[in-house]
Amino acid sequence: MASKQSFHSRMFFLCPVCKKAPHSLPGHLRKVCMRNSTEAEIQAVVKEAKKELSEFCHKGRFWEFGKICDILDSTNPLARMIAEMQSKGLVINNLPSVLPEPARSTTSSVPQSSGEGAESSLEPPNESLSDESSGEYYQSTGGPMWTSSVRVEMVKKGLYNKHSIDHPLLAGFNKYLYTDLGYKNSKQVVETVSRFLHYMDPTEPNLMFVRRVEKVREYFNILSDTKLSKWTVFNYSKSLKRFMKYIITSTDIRHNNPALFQDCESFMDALYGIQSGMSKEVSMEVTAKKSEFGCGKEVLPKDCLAVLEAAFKDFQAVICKMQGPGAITGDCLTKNERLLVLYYLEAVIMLKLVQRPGIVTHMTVEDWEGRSRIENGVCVAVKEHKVPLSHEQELWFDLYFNEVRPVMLQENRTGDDVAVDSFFVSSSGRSIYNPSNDLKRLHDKYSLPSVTCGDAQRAFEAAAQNLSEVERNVAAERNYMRRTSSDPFLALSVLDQLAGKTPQRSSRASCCETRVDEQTAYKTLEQFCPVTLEGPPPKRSRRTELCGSEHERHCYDRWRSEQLKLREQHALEHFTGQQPSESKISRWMDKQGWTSNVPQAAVVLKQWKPVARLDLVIDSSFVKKMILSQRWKGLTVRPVPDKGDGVFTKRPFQIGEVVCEYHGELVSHEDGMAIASTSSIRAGHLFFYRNKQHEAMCIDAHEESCQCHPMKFNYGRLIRHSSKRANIRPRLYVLNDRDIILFIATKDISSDEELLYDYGSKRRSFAGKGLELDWM
Ligand SMILES: C[S@@+](CC[C@H](N)C(=O)[O-])C[C@H]1O[C@@H](n2cnc3c(N)ncnc32)[C@H](O)[C@@H]1O
Repeated sequence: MASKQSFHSRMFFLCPVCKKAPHSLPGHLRKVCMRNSTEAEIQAVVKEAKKELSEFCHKGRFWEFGKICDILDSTNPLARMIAEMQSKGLVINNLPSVLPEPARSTTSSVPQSSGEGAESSLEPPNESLSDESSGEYYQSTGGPMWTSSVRVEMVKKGLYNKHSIDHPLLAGFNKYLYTDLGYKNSKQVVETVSRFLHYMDPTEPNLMFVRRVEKVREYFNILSDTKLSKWTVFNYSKSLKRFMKYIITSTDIRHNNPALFQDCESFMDALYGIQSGMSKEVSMEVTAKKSEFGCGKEVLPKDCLAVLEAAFKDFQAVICKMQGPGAITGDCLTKNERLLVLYYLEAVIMLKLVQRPGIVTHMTVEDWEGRSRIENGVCVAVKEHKVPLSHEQELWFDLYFNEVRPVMLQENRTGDDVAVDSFFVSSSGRSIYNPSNDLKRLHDKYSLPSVTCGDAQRAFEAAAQNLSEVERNVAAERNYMRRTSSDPFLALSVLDQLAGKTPQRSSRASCCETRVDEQTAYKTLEQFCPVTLEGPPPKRSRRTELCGSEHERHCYDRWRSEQLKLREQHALEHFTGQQPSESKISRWMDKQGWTSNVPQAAVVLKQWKPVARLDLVIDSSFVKKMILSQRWKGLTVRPVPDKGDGVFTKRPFQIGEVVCEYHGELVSHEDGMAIASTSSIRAGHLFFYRNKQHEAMCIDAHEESCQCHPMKFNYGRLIRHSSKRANIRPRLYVLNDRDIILFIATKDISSDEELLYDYGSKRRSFAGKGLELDWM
């Protein structure tokens, strides 16, 4: 009987590693799932499991009816339901590694969008893949390998949890990937981002991480230390980059929150820095893997161009047919001739210009028509990437566009997924999902060993090792980092050189060095010597080596100014919630141990803003300190004629700033009512509210000063009511399991203004129902 009772009263925490609920989690972890771990690591996991169970008990049993309907209406309800249940903390046993295919809708296989804010399906439509596309945008490894040892590590390091992918931020991202960009594996990318966001803020997905670059670095450092492959970690960073692109280009953030928008843009730069740190390790790993499995072939740049050379005669013959007197139109070509033109041009992009397949899939008619004339040819801007084409190549592309493409589009007999906006169109008039397949077909046609886009990139990267660092960076920037090159032809000439087209290396090199502009020089410096909070700037010799002597000074100044910004940002992150004084900022600066490039306290103060997200207020160490010490600044008490005392400001407060706390002794609602009934004066100093568990509670501040801070003045208890002129409002937070009512400025408040808040029309928040508050 006793054991039965203890069974019922026992808390069955979930083991995050094996997903079982053992009788004793610590014992289980020690003996089974984490037997090689330290006690501290085990305790950390137990703590997390307790938190998770409490969260589950609190929220896991509630489901929105609307959400269930959305899930059931989605293209793949089973996968969506599983994802949702898992995000709520439920465990699905015997989950097959491949889910059964969803039954196809008889009405439509196209994801429906039902107006603003509607979620698109989180699953790709279950279309059978034609041989023209596999739908993969990038070379996916099929997601991280969640072996049990990797999972243990991920759990230990707090990297395992994720937010629900139905959160609007993530659902919007998924819609962007899946619907706008056509990524078939959008869900995997979204889940990766969801894990990242959870690490940055377990409470809910948000964008505050863009202001916490150091924490982001920490995340990637910790991730790199796990058993995940470098390639997987790099893919995580790519997913994050896609997420940032979505935020920057496809949300209203630019208008709704310009400051955050700017921070997002700056964050992109930091992310490039983080990625560049990884890319070397990734390519080393890939090379190592190739030789490890004995399947590696060393591909040289000339091998990449072999297929273009082999196909050139045939290709040129088709091109000739469409030109000059007696030229034929595209519809008079054979299907194979049209395909040859298409495949050849795709190969030009991927193997000659060493661009990723994404350029082929994303290049639009608008991009083509908006191409700009530059010296030696034209430049097509595909998003932020510049694709340089010689005059001859432009002619080929133009013939394809005017003669071949329209015939391809007509081949789409069903009218489904017509690729009207895409520049490259498959033979059945649809978007091209996987240009790598086309590349393979071209190689097969000419009986050549297949060279992939990745092979080409690695081949050029390996060949680039013999170039000067400046040239190498120009080529890398153009090809591996996918960033806008200031001089696309310069990059191309470096690639030509790598492919053995331009043997006079030295003259070419010096030409490169003199033509690299300031921006490129700085980006190079930043890639190799990322701006950090602590470190000194790169030494002059290193700067000269990376940026050239003419740019080293400019790059030095810019590096320092970026570091200064980073430090200012760091300081601002520290002083969230309530505005610090200049001397306080100075003192904090002194403690950082920065000997040079130290931000001025006055400049930081000028930039100070309350945190954009109110729920983060309580995370601010500064606010925590104020709550503990009750040393609220900038306030005074004065009598208001005929109304008793009121609280006035001695300095301006900004909207969103924490002003002070309604501080007192926490008592039950019943006790509060009892105190209120003893005197109306006492009733005036009680704050009734509902806690996070929806229980009615009361803060009793009828004593002038509290027991915990007998010498401190309690401003909160003296703030008067006004519904019309209220300039602050109370908000409930929880700090160390204690309810805290903070007053937050709801507008900018000038100095010498009275603080007022709305006690609440139902008077619940002030003195309970039914009390006579005739002045209200
Ligand atoms: C929190 S105290 C405010 C400080 C109060 N004036 C004092 O001197 O102690 C709340 C009490 O102040 C009075 N009070 C609050 N707001 C008021 C207002 N707008 N006009 C007049 N009296 C007000 C009511 O008596 C109420 O019970």
